[in-house]
Amino acid sequence: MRRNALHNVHDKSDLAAEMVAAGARVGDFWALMKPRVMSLVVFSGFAGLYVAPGEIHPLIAAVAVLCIAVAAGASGAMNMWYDRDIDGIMSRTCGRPIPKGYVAPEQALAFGLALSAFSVMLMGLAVNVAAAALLAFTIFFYVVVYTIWLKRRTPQNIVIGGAAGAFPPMIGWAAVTGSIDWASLPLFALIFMWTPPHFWALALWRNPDYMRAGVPMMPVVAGMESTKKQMLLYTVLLAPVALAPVFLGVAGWVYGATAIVLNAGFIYRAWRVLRSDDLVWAKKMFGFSLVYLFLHFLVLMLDRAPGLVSLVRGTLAW
Ligand code: HEM
Ligand SMILES: CC(C)=CCC/C(C)=C/CC/C(C)=C/COP(=O)(O)OP(=O)(O)O
Repeated sequence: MRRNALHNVHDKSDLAAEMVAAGARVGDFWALMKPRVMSLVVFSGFAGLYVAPGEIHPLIAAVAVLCIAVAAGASGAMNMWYDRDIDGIMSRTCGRPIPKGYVAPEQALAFGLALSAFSVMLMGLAVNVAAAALLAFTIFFYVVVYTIWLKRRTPQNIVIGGAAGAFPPMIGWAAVTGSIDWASLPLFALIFMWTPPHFWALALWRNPDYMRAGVPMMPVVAGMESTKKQMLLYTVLLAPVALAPVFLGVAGWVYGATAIVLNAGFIYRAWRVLRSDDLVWAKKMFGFSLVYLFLHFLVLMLDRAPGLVSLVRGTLAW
């Protein structure tokens, strides 16, 4: 469709055709960066930065967040480079730029490597070495450990690989403190425990895709019933993890009350997923997982006005 449009324009004006082509290419490279996933990754990274103790100039904070965004996009592009064969088989992913032939695999790889180098170097030079090191490790974990090593080998792929998605709040935190702090572990743990129910909810209704592509996701290997039970288990275990920031003094009662409501909602949906054969509950669970994580980090920040005070103090001290 898009290529036809392009062709028509080409007949009328070469310049217009080139502009459309350039726009299409920017759009293709943007799609390689998995922008919607990136938005929540960046938000969680910003939350880590916001609640961390200490001061950071808003400009440096913005650079740190930009680096997290670019690195997340870069690793998404490299994930799509490596997975181009299975992406072409699955209905959810066959419209991506590489299987469609809009971007050559080696272009996607070069794009991912270049953006990775850029984001890590900028983080190291403008923010600090600890944040840069953790950023580099996160890219490595997503691309090499999850995508290349685990994804096609074990149904525990996302349980272990989920660590990659859990690092961004620690990176944001490190951007402020200059060190990789134990105090930021509760934020890591929240995403780490959230990932299995988040992903398996999607995998339940996308099971035919994963079967066709031969990817050993949990529903493919262990079956729907076992996956649903494991989702409920992770969701129940997630609740105390989500409340840990309150007990550790990182968050206050507003966060605590919100976490109780959100976790009750998440457990309720996991229960409905288990008790129903209708995959609509898995879809609801997946949608709720996104709201769940977004609201946890949003309320964590709202509950921590001192973070705002630090930002202002940082500005004045600059
Ligand atoms: C290894 C861990 C993870 C796996 C395997 C995973 C898997 C997935 C998959 C397969 C999708 C569907 C994407 C699509 O259709 O394009 C998805 C969607 C999504 N994921 Fe995850 N995810 C993981 C971690 C995360 C993390 C850490 C975040 C953010 C903090 C996140 C945020 C999102 C968002 C926002 C969407 C919705 C995207 C859309 O609307 O298309 N995911 N996830
Ligand atoms: C800062 C930084 C580097 C952050 C990285 C964050 C991160 C690891 C997010 C995980 C995102 C994700 C969609 C994983 C699924 O890959 P998949 O291959 O299973 O999904 P797909 O089939 O949609 O490609």
